[in-house]
Amino acid sequence: MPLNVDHLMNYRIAPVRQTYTARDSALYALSIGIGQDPINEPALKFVGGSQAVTAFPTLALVLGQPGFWLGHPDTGVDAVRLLHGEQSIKIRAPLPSSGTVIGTTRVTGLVDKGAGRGALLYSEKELTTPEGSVLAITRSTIFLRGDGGFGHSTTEAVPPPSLPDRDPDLVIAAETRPEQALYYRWNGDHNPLHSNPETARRAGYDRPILHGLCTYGIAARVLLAAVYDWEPHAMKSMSGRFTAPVYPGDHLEVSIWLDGFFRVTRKADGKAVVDNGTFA
Ligand SMILES: CCCCCCC[C@@H](O)CC(=O)SCCNC(=O)CCNC(=O)[C@H](O)C(C)(C)COP(=O)(O)OP(=O)(O)OC[C@H]1O[C@@H](n2cnc3c(N)ncnc32)[C@H](O)[C@@H]1OP(=O)(O)O
Repeated sequence: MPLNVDHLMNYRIAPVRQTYTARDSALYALSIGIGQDPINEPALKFVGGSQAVTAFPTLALVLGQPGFWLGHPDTGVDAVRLLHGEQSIKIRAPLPSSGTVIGTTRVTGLVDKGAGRGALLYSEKELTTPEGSVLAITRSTIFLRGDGGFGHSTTEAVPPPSLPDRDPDLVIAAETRPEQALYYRWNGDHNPLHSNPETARRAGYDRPILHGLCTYGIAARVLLAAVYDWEPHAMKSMSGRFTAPVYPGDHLEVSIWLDGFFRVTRKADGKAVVDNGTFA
């Protein structure tokens, strides 16, 4: 059945009130590889290694999340074939390492790429304190591979920013671990694509693939170390497009242009897995 555009555009995603602890903050930091590099003193603050836990700046991506709501049958979406396409985050205020937040997510647009080509679903989450102060705005694009051809886009596709036409200033290696998706999912994204071999096969992969937001967090970790000397409040925004699946265990490289751009490639085949990345 073709997607029902009005139904999806008005889909009610209940606001999520979440009380989180320093343990949740440390789990997020561990799940994006803090501690994987040779023990690095300034990074230990994100896991409470020798002091109180400090929230890693992109933690806002996983707080107040509505879970895998597109997996609900009444969305009409082919949930097995959807992929995370793009992500941005704008940090408005430092996140404490524990507290209560409210995430309010809404669908902001749908783009039909045509039958057999897929569709894009844009959504936005506003993360606030219970009193209403905005902590972060996060925007996602979901690539709905199985749902093109409904014939009615509500908006135009937004082209991603171009990377500079010169060699990067830095290229930094970053590994993923074979079990990375199995613990990343405990941040709240239980999409079986990342843990269930049968779902992965039905989606077209020979084994589970890594969460896009895990690769994104790994890139954020590399940027925070290389550009911001681990200063948690220095990075204010980040965006990127997921251009190829990452398999847990893949070795990655993050190319950085110091005027605010990055790309993540897989070492084995040189393929870009996060492209058109920006940070500030
Ligand atoms: C906070 C919210 C959380 C939500 C979480 C969602 C649940 C999660 O658990 C799911 C995941 O984490 S999935 C894992 C992460 N994502 C991926 O691995 C996707 C990797 N990307 C791909 O495989 C391909 O780019 C693919 C398949 C996406 C596209 O490849 P192709 O079909 O070959 O595309 P291509 O021919 O290159 O381009 C066709 C048109 O599509 C546009 N486009 C391409 N990649 C895009 C992308 N990633 N996002 C948005 N648009 C994209 C191209 O610009 C092109 O557009 P046009 O037709 O206008 O020229």
